[in-house]
Amino acid sequence: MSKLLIRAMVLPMTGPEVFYSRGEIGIDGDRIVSVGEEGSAPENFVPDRVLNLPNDVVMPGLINTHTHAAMTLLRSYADDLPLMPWLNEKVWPFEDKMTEEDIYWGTSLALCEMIRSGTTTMLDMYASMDQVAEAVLQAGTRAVLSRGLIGNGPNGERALQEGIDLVRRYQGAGQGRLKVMFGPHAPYTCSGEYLQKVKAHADRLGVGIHIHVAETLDEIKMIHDQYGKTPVEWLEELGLFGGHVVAAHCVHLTRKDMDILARNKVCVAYNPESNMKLNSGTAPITELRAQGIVVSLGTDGASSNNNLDLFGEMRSAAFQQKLRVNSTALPAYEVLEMATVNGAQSLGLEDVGMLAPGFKADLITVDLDQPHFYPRFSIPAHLAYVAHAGDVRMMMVDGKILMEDRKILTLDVHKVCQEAEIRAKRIANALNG
Ligand SMILES: CSC[C@H]1O[C@@H](n2cnc3c(O)ncnc32)[C@H](O)[C@@H]1O
Ligand SMILES: [Zn+2]
Repeated sequence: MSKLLIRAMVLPMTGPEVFYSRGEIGIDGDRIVSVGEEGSAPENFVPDRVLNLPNDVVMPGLINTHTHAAMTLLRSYADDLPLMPWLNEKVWPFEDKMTEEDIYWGTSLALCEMIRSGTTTMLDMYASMDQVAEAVLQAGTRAVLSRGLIGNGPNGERALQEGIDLVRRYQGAGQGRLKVMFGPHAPYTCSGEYLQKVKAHADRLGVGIHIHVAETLDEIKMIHDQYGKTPVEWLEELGLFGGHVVAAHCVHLTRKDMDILARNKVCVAYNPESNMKLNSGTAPITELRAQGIVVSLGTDGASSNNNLDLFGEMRSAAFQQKLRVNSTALPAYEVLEMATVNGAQSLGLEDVGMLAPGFKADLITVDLDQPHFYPRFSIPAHLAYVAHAGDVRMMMVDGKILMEDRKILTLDVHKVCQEAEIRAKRIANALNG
């Protein structure tokens, strides 16, 4: 096991006051052994390699808690529509033509983009999740994988069985880098009976649930017309919330819904850019946080965003809440927490999301020696409001360097881009002639 010492500015995300302007991090194998000012590593720590990056800031890798990675193949294919026509007229016909291999390459493209933009962990929901798992294992990142489940007829049963098999095959795979959850798509695509069946399997296998909730006013109306309740009330009545749940979106909530989410410790994945682009609405994030609900960040898929850059998402999240509430809402450090510490908590990952001794070495360095980072009044504000994907210089997951000097070491980026281009165009041509 190799030992590495990184000398840089350090933002460990262990508290708003903690920042080392001349800091260092000691890494032994897959774990962090020391974090502090230069010279703070234990005397008996003899590194095999020292990385001197005095103009970079080291911080925890970013955590994307709601995405559909393979949807990179639909990037800029289906724009300028609201959710339901977007899904029914464009996305689902395209996805019906995607093969397992397409999903592998679409996910690999997403992973290239994620590595370049500092995302070390994702929570994904899609089909053919074995392919997604293999792409993640190859890329070297961390992921929580959920088989997307649409609960209509035999397809729903088949998908559920795939979800069960996914747990058996991949829970803990890649030395613990992979974790599995179930992904019932939404209360409007799954019957109550089906959702209860999924929940029973999740409980039996000891895994969580990842679901879209209260995303649009159309959804609120559909669920009200069918069940006479809000989506959150309906899911609580079904018993879906009595365990580990990540609810994506939660845009349209009543006060009672927020109480239900808080009481059941449901974690909320906030997706501001997707919600803006699909004109879904603005989630009440400051109210949710005031209730003690863990709120993390997601990009959603690349078709409703149209990128997977969590730096951009932090900026949009903070600015959207400032516009909705007032300019003091969601300050820089809090939005950084949403993309790191809260992301880890929401995915049940106890030893990532911060830089501290004993934690996994999942980290990135951001190159601050660029015009847009001067003057350096506030490093947290620079990271939350200024930084973007291309500023990430280095990434490490589980102590292994996946990108160095902006070069991805685990994937052939050129090949991935070519495959994605050919496969996406094949499907679009088949649909549109
Ligand atoms: C059954 S796999 C997941 C499924 O979800 C679709 N999807 C992508 N983005 C959204 C969104 O914002 N709301 C609802 N559904 C979404 C994706 O296309 C897959 O079919
Ligand atoms: Zn989604």
